[in-house]
Amino acid sequence: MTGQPIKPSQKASSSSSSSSSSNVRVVARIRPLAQYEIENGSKPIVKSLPSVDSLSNKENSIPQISSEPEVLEVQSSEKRWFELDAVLDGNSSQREVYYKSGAQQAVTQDIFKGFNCTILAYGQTGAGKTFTMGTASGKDSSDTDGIIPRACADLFEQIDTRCDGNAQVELSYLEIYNEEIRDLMCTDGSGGDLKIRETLNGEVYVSGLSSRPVQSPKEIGNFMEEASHRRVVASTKMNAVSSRSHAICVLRIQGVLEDSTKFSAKLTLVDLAGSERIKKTQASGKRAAEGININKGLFVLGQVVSALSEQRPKYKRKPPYRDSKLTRLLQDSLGGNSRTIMVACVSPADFNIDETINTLRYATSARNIKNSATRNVIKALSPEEAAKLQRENQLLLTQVKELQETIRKMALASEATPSLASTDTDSLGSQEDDDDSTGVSMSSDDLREDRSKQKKRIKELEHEVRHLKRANSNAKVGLSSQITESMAQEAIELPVLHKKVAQLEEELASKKELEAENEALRQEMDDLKADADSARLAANKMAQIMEQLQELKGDEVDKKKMEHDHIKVEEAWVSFVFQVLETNKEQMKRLRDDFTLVARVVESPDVMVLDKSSDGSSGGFWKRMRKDKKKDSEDEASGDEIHMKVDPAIRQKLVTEHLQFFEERMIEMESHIHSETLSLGSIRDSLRIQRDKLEIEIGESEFERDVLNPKDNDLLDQLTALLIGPVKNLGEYD
Ligand SMILES: Nc1ncnc2c1ncn2[C@@H]1O[C@H](COP(=O)(O)OP(=O)(O)OP(=O)(O)O)[C@@H](O)[C@H]1O
Repeated sequence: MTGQPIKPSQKASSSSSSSSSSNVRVVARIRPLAQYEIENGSKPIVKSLPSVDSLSNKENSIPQISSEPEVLEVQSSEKRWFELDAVLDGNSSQREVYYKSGAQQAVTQDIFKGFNCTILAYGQTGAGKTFTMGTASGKDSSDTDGIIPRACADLFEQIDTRCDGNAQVELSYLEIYNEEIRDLMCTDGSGGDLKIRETLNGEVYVSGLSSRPVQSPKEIGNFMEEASHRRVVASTKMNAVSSRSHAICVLRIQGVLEDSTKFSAKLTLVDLAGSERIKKTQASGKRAAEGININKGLFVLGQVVSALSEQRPKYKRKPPYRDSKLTRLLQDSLGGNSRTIMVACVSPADFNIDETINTLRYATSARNIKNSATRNVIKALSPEEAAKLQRENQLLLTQVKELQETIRKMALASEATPSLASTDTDSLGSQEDDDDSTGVSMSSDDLREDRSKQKKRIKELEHEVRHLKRANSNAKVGLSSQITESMAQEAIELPVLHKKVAQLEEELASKKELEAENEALRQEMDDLKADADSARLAANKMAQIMEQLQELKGDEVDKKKMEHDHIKVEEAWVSFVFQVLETNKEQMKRLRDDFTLVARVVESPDVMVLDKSSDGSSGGFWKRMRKDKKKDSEDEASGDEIHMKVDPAIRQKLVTEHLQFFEERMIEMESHIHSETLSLGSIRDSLRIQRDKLEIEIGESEFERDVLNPKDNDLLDQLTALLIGPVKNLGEYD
């Protein structure tokens, strides 16, 4: 893959729309072995193969940008080579990196030609990105200064020599932490979760991001040092001070060159958080979550790079800029209106070979990305052009005034409106119990918060309008004294004004949206109040219904009690029948005794023993025996027994007949008693079940009757609380 050195800069033109297409310049920086790599016995396997150009660069002379690509060699199981615009190894100084990366040229030349420039460091965690970019320390420059302090120093030096101090620089500084944009320049803690917006002409910007005019590198250094304390850093196994966020520092520069050429440009300096393997960094909990978000942003960045670098038309696809905040903010730098330098930082250690190869793959792909940077310069103006610009300027001024008036009116209206939150809470408070006001007061808090946000935003907008007015009046003052200067000044102000107006319009639109939301909330509040009234009515109606229910329940209790009494009577009857059955059983016992007697007779065929004390239950047998005695035998009586001589055949017949008679009766009675007992048992069981059930029902009904006592307000209160809030449009209950 052949690298594309930075193209020679174009000549200044009189138009602000001239553009130049250039590839992203990609250089690699190999840092020395880190302590942890030495300790784990890592070997250096990444090195640069110096170009002829770089060998010819003499020591201590100004490092030159190589006109030929340079090669980086990775020596693992097999050798691999990567061709880049420059390769800097562990011996390269910070100064060399600044020059050979192309950063020095971008700052000292491209910016003053009106090109937007981006310099970003990319690579795995601990690979040396922060070391390479550096922070503007604000202290005297030293050998260890990275790209940012060097760029700031060169920028102001150039402004001094080339613009005679006639230039303005504005600084803004943000970080993307866990997919949230935070303003690092904001001191009052309100710069969190900023939103990305787009102007009508497609420029991406961060709404509400603060910016400060700066006059010197020292001032930038001070601001950045202060801001860097707000940046999230933490210690991991691979870097003691690891950046946990992507930091983006933007310097907006506009000025007039000695030849009256006006230029404006944006210098974006990016220190990305490093890609990391959670296993290697041994991050857990919050650190691991950060790592995942960092990797996610970088993954999308890789996708964007790969989509932009695709050469084969068949495989070309839309870069997924919108998939992460990082790529959305770097949209201009990758494939857009910017000259971009990417420093791919890598470790030399075999321990990190996978990450190094990954970084270098992206780096070589990124070299194919073509940006189309537009120059923002105006060199000389014809009287017609000047008049046109003045007219545009006038138009913008009118727009600004109109916006200012709208904002003023909105501010007045918002102050004139009584505090919605307090009014509504009061009015509800007078009607509602404590319980039911909870949902309503939550809405009030939201409203109060919205209101204060709105007021804050109005103040910001007023501030911006004042700033615009000041800028325009300065332009006017210049017009009367020095026409050329002023026209050029206006030319510079014009794009800025355009942008500001677009931003203001957008802010206004979002403010109107807020007003609409506010109105919707007010409406919701009214609905809630209506619901509360309906619920109260419903609760009263419920009380009446419950009173009626209570009466009904009373009747029910009486009825069930009667039923209960009836069952008790039935149970008593069943007990009585049981007693009768017991008697029957006793009779059965006696019959059995008789049976035993007969059995004895059968055993002694000559003598019949009759028990006179017997109660006559076997009377039939007696009679038969007497009759047979008179007819066939003589009798003898002795004591309680009567001894008879009976013909054995007759005797046998009699005995058999009576035995049969006994048996039949016994079987009959036994089955009768058995079935009676069974049916009575089941009647008794079912009665018992019914009684138990009734007792429970009576208990419940009595309880309900007691609970429904209208004097007891607890249940009513609970019902009212439940009904108020969720009930919508219940209607009237009269
Ligand atoms: N070229 C270099 N020469 C000497 N030391 C270096 C070099 N590059 C990096 N270091 C040192 O290596 C360590 C890690 O570097 P640095 O913090 O810049 O890594 P990083 O890529 O920004 O990591 P992270 O993504 O975790 O923030 C630091 O102690 C730094 O001083």
